Amino acid sequence: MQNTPAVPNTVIKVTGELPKENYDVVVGRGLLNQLPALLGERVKKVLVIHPRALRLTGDTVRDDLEAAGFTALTAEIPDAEEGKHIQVASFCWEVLGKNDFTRSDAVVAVGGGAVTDVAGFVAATWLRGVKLVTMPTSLLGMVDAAVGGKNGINTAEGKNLVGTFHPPAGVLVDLDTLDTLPRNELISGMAEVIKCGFIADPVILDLVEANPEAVTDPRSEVLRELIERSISVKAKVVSEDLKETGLREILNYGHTLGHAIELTERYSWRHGAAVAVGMMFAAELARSVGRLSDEDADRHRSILELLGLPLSYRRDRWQALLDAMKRDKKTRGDLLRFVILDGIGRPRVLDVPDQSLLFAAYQEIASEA
Ligand SMILES: NC(=O)c1ccc[n+]([C@@H]2O[C@H](COP(=O)([O-])OP(=O)(O)OC[C@H]3O[C@@H](n4cnc5c(N)ncnc54)[C@H](O)[C@@H]3O)[C@@H](O)[C@H]2O)c1
Ligand SMILES: O=C(O)C(=O)C[C@@H](O)[C@H](O)[C@H](O)COP(=O)(O)O
Ligand SMILES: [Zn+2]
Repeated sequence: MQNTPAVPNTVIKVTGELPKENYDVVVGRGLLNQLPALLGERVKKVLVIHPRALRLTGDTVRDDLEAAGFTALTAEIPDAEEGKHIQVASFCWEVLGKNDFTRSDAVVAVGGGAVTDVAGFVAATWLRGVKLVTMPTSLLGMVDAAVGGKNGINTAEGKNLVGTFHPPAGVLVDLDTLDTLPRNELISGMAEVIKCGFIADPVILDLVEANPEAVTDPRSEVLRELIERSISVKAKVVSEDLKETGLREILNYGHTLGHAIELTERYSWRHGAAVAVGMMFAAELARSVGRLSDEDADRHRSILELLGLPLSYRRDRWQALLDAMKRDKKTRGDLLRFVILDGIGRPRVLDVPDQSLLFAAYQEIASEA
């Protein structure tokens, strides 16, 4: 019998001005054995932060690190958005403190975007910054959250209102972990993939439209290509603008309204689902100011619908959404700012001083309660 040749790993580079801003995103299968080398010889202790739902995976990572000679501990945190809380960060700081973690030790984040966000924040703030390696286990974490160094926690006033930029030393995207990811989470991750298609890589949109079934099959080659293309979009943007002084804002396509929906729904909506509605809104806004053609605006509806992502949100929640959007990080003073498209692959930021424009665009996507 012939052996099937192993598919080689793909390495996508993120670069920056400082040495610590240069790192690799490795995409492949069975990557755990790469972790010790990535941490390097100076690191003695490692805290593996993982959600409750991934206890076994967290323990495996810890055991492997122990076997490789590190002192490794786990910190199990609440699942999903509940983990992005100051009390969770505080719990992790306590574990680091009680175990005498120094500046030459490290944090490894194993989980979805919620975990990489809070663990990234912990790594950025402990002793003002220790080494971080991210090991995303959700599609959304792989294509977006684990790459780029943005981290954050939520406050009562809104999503991601506290956080820093702290690039990881490396990202290990082990595609095997997708085998256990629930389908609705895979579809949520697809919203960020689609976002990358709209803002920078139209081939992504073509691939999704041509292979609607394959994109939610964790073992498909199409999904792997979509993952690599999306990471490449993100890597290129953050390599040019780590701290979001300009270009990086395009990664926020669909997020101004999306984050407001998440807050209004008390985080019962998946991030990608909320971003999908946010992209529908951004497309209507762009259409209404004469920037986006009907064809490109309508493509938002057709492609998101193909994946079963939501396209609308409650009409009666407009005021709550507007209040939440005022706290978006792109807002300057009283001026709300939205990422819109001039065409597919041509994002720009639109200043919207006139709230009636927003209201009118919202009417196009609003549903009855
Ligand atoms: N920092 C960034 O650049 C950035 C980018 C995009 C999104 N985000 C943030 O990421 C979060 C969303 O990430 P997410 O969609 O991964 O959600 P998540 O982290 O909440 O994970 C979704 C669910 O899937 C579970 N899960 C994860 N991997 C699994 C696996 N392999 N098998 C079984 N279950 C698994 C999790 O435990 C959780 O219940 C949001 O908080 C969002 O704000 C951050
Ligand atoms: O990496 C970025 O920059 C992004 O905007 C990616 C988004 O997908 C992500 O959800 C991010 O967390 C949003 O950041 P925020 O600054 O709007 O909170
Ligand atoms: Zn996002």
